[in-house]
Amino acid sequence: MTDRLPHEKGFHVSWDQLHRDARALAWRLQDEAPAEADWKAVVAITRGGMAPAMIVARELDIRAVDTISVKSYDHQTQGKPQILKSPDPDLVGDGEGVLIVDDLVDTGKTLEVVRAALPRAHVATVYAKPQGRELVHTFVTEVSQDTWIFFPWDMALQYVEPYRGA
Ligand SMILES: O=P(O)(O)OC[C@H]1O[C@H](OP(=O)(O)OP(=O)(O)O)[C@H](O)[C@@H]1O
Ligand SMILES: Nc1nc2[nH]cnc2c(=O)[nH]1
Ligand SMILES: [Mg+2]
Repeated sequence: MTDRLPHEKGFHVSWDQLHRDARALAWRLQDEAPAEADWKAVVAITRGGMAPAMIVARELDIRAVDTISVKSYDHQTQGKPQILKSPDPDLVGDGEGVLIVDDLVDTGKTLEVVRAALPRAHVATVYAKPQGRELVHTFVTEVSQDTWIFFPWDMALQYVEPYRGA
């Protein structure tokens, strides 16, 4: 099953903005670390969670970083989420003390699958849309449901015509 989603607005994120927002996420997470210990590992939801997870892991000095690969979109068309690769079970267990990081939550379908696999993990995203917000423990910026977020790894600088064209 696939849906064509209506996205009226675009929210364009530069590398600089992503870096600032992922750092802000790390600082927020610092106050939410497990009481008895620091986070034991970060699990990035690939691919979009990898850059934010690296920045968070660096800020919080977490050296154990693994990935869970979930594919649910082909450009802006959503399909059924599938786990293509799981993290090391010896490292992550049931998710206790583990920090899951993704770039954003939209419908929440990706996080439903990930949370079912690691039910005790803490889930953090940089951006959140209202439909999936309840599946995230910590996020930085909320954007409206009809907004498509464009990340720097999907964009390139390109020429634009002057306002007063020839
Ligand atoms: O809340 P949802 O509606 O499930 O959408 C959110 C997910 O969609 C995007 O990943 P995508 O499946 O496009 O793969 P990618 O990270 O490899 O780009 C994004 O990085 C999130 O992981
Ligand atoms: N890049 C990007 N991927 C998504 N996957 C689900 N929603 C979004 C979005 O707004 N932007
Ligand atoms: Mg993703």
